[in-house]
Amino acid sequence: MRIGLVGLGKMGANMRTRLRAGGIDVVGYDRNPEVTDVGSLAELVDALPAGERFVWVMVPAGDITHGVVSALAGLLAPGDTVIEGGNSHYQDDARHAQALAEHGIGYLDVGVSGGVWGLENGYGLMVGGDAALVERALPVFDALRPEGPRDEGFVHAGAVGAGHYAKMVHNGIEYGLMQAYAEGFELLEAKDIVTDVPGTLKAWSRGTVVRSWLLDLLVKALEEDPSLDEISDWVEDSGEGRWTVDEAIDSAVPLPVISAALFARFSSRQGASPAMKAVAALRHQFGGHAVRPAGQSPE
Ligand SMILES: O=C(O)[C@H](O)[C@@H](O)[C@H](O)[C@H](O)COP(=O)(O)O
Repeated sequence: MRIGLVGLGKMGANMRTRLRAGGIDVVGYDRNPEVTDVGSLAELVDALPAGERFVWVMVPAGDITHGVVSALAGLLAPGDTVIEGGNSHYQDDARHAQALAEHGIGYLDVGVSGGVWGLENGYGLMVGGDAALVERALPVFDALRPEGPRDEGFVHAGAVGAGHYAKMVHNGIEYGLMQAYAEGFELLEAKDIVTDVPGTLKAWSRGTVVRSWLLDLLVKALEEDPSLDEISDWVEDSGEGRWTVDEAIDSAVPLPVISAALFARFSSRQGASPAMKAVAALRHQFGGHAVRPAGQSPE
């Protein structure tokens, strides 16, 4: 089977390698001439069999993805299919599917998990869209997913949008889990009663209730930098945590852990917190409680 792959960044380039290793013939396109197989999107489309093409889109979510999908709407033919594998908002999928359907082009949305480790371990895949199209694309999904039973690394989660919705919830869970491990790490470090914190976390990696791949990765990070002195405490977010919390509000589902984990990231970017300055000022106003001058660090 031969497919097109648009976007050969960190994720796409590794996926091309894994697909090829799995017996899928991949024609890749990227604006970066050093990694691309063809010179343009049109050349990529021409290199595939018309009417049965699959083009996997793996570019940053939002405007770049919209641009690629609409360019493909003009280049592909009826019977072809676009597979959108970026970290897109699930509501974008209906729009993409509709724009492509007007040209007789099919659409699948896929949540892809695994990061840079996916090349070696395989990618967890959550797919939304028509069952017949999913069936036709199975060889591609099988090459990308981890080895083992299909239902332990792949799901046809539902109609268009379900793949990205599932990935959004997955990422919300990811925020909460990371935050819990991180808080446990900080508490272990806070007292000198546990003298081997990295060793304690490592010991938890087998047999315990909290063993997991994220814990393994924290152990790895601490082996490289035992007190995490080399990195700052600034934590970015790419949007999926915010979307998860938005959805929770929409559906009136309480998500205290995931919301707190998202807000902890916002706090991480504040050199000083205006809200906590206000709390200190209020305590001072009503109770005459002491405040520290700006810039003074605790003893
Ligand atoms: O499952 C995955 O492989 C990860 O969830 C990945 O898709 C994630 O998007 C980014 O690596 C970080 O996302 P944040 O910037 O939101 O933390």
